[in-house]
Order: sequence, then structure tokens, then C-alpha cells
Amino acid sequence: MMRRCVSELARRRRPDRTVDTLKAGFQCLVNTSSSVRATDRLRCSNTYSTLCATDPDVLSQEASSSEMLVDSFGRFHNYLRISLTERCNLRCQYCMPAEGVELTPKTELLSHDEIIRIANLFVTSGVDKIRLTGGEPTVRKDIEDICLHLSGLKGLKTLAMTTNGIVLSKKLPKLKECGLNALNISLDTLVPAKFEFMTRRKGHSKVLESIDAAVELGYNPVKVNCVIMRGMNDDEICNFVEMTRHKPINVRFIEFMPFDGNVWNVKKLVPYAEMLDKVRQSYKGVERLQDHPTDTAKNFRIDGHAGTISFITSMTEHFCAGCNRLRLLADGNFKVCLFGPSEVSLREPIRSGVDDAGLKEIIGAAVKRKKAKHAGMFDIAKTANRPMIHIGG
Ligand SMILES: Nc1nc2c(ncn2[C@@H]2O[C@H](COP(=O)(O)OP(=O)(O)OP(=O)(O)O)[C@@H](O)[C@H]2O)c(=O)[nH]1
Ligand SMILES: C[S@@+](CC[C@H](N)C(=O)[O-])C[C@H]1O[C@@H](n2cnc3c(N)ncnc32)[C@H](O)[C@@H]1O
Ligand code: SF4
Ligand code: SF4
Repeated sequence: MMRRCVSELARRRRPDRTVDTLKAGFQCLVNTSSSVRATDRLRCSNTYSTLCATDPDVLSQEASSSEMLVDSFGRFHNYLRISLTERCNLRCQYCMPAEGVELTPKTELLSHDEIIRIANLFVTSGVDKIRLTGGEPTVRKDIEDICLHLSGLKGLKTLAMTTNGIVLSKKLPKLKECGLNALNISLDTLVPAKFEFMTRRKGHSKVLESIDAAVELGYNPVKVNCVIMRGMNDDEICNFVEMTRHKPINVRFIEFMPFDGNVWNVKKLVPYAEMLDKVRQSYKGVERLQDHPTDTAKNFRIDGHAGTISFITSMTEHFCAGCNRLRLLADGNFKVCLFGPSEVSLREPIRSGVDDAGLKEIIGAAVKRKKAKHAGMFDIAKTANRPMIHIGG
């Protein structure tokens, strides 16, 4: 069965199909087939390699990429999320407890130079996309300098940021000059009073200003991240869809996920299918787009709208088979899965004088231990992880 599927992939290979599509198809087969024996996995993996062997994109990727970034399911990780800080100028209910979180002492946080050293190691090994997150990345005083150094790393194509937009509009022109070329801004409500309730802080109009500033500066699309919680903002889904009518933005409705201290409950989760239903009841011509195999989002266009909408369905339809993401936390811990509790420190070996080969060994071993998929929302909710503000999404 497995062999037949892989040959089918090979037979259907066409120049207009990207290698990523083939790779994701291959990964889905491996990850979803519980009956696949190790020998079959190997055979499939070889078939996949043969499929790709003549593709110039793959040849060049393989020449520059490292085994360190491939996990035991054949997933290649080209996307590193770096959490720059545990601090934030908001206190979102879904992300952190009201009383705040324990902060790591400053001496145990990665320095600017340590961040650049680790990022450089990943980029020279094949990472071509870095996302800066937090906490709130824009509260770091050296954020422009960090962007400048990271965007200068040879081989990095995308330097992205996820931000709450509170102080972004002022900083954005400089950040763009420093090489920030992709932007996701979080906004969960269009009602100022609700914003204050959800984030426990003021600043709604500043976030709206930042979204407009980002559009004016040519970020396209500006992605707007909207965590939907039942009884809180699920009545605003269509108002957010309306924002895409004239603005070239991509509004992404995110299923509420459980993390330490965010009082997750399945009753507060609005499943993807229900959100999509709501949109379809109010809009005609809602059409699914072709997603990239490594996308976190399921993407849709709506007839006549300048922008698009998406759903990030981590809880009801996970997308782990195409996972290409790794995480470096502000304290220097390396985390291979958003929901995997296991972490390994890169800060300690660096401060004990490890060389790059030693660091690569530590990283590679952690990547190889990565699980095929997360454990499911009910198990995740029972397992100790960190508060989201420490992980960065
Ligand atoms: N389950 C899961 N959720 C993720 C992962 N990466 C990001 N998310 C969630 O997706 C939502 C949006 O995250 P972003 O920081 O905008 O990152 P992204 O979705 O990778 O953004 P793009 O690179 O623009 O696609 C947040 O709720 C994240 O926690 C992941 O690897 N697994
Ligand atoms: C942790 S924040 C860090 C970056 C920045 N402070 C911001 O809010 O955009 C990264 C992303 O995770 C999302 N997020 C936080 N807690 C979440 C949760 N419990 N479920 C789903 N998404 C969550 C936020 O909405 C944001 O888009
Ligand atoms: S989601 Fe972002 S803005 Fe909100 S508390 Fe968490 S880190 Fe801060
Ligand atoms: S839950 Fe873990 S394996 Fe699944 S997509 Fe997210 S980081 Fe990747």
C-alpha cells in the first residue's frame, strides 16, 4: 500500500509541482500510516530521495543543509522561531495569568551575541526563515540591531516578527530598513473595551494604527492573528472578515490552545468547522486556497475581497505532518515542539565553551527526539508545559 502511494506520487510528478508538495505528501503518508514498518519507511525515504535527486532546488538545498535539521520522520526544519524576551506590554488572558509569570534573571537570558551566534549556526545549517517573537519582541531596546544582524545572515530569506502592535507603528520604518520583511500582528477584537478586558491593558487604537502602517509600508499580506474564544469574541468573526474586503490583509482565526496559567477549557474552544460555518452563512464565494505544505493555516479567499482569511486549527485538525518549526527561547532553551515539554539548554554549553560542532550535536539529538505529532488537546491540557508568553507561539 505504502509503496503504491509513493509510486503514485512519482508518477504524478510534474514540473509545476514543487518538491515541497511532494515532500509533504510523502510525510503525510508516513505519518498517517500506523502500519508502516521501519523497512518500508526507509524504502519510501529512498524513493523520495530518488524523486528529488534531479531537482536543482533540492540539490542546492541538500548541499547547504544539515542532517541536524531533519527529524526521525524525515521532516526538514527550515524555520526557527526566536523568543527575544519574556516581557510584554500586554497581559492577554489566553497567554498568561493575571498575576504575571516568573521572569528569568537577566544573567540567564541569552545576550545579543549569543542569539546571533545560535541563529547563524541554524542558518548555515539550512534554516531560511526566522521569526522573532516573545513576550513582545518590540519591547527589546536592541530590536533594530538584532534585525540588522539577523537579516545579514547569508541564506536567510525571511525575517519575520509576531507582535502585538502596541509600539510598532513608530518603530516599523526603521525595522523595515533593518531587514524585517514579514509581519504578523495580533488583534482579537474590534471593540476597544473588550480589548482592555482581554489584554488587561489599553492600546486598541495603537494596534489598528500599526496594521495600517504595515500595509502602507508595503508588507503584503499583513497577517492579523485573532485567537477566538467562545463567549468572548466569537461574535466578531464576520466583523474581522469584513476588514479583508478593502485591506490586503490576511486575518487568521486561531483555535484557543492550552498552556500553563491560561485556564484553558474545551468549552472556550471554538472549533475550525464552526468558525468556517459562521463565515459561510454570511458570505458567498468562500473558496479554499492551496496551502503551502508547511503552513500553520488553512487559507481561503472570498469573492471581491482584497484580503484573505485563514484558520489555525491546532486543536481540531493539527498540521504536525508538515511541521518545519523549531524554537529558541529567551533563556536559551531549545524546544522542538510547541507542546512538547522537553527542552534542552543551549545557553549552558555555550557558556561552558562548547564549539559549533558540539552545539550542532546537541541540537541534532533534540531534533531526532521530536515526536510525530502533539498528544491531543486533552492530554496537552493535563501536561505541564510553560506559559505561552515564555514560548512565543
Ligand atoms: N500547533 C502549532 N501552532 C503553531 C505553530 N507555530 C505557530 N503556531 C500558532 O499559530 C499562531 C500564529 O503564529 P505566528 O507567530 O503568527 O506564526 P506562523 O503561524 O508560523 O506564521 P507564518 O510564518 O506567517 O505562517 C499562534 O497561535 C501560534 O501559537 C506550531 O508549530 N504548532
Ligand atoms: C505568544 S504571542 C508573542 C508575540 C506577540 N506578543 C503577540 O502577541 O503577537 C504569539 C502568538 O501566539 C498567540 N497565542 C497566545 N496564546 C495563545 C493561545 N492560548 N492559543 C492560541 N494562540 C495563542 C498570540 O495571539 C500571538 O499571535
Ligand atoms: S499574546 Fe503576545 S501580547 Fe498577549 S500577553 Fe502574550 S506575549 Fe503579550
Ligand atoms: S504541535 Fe509540535 S509537531 Fe505539531 S506543528 Fe506544532 S510544533 Fe510542530
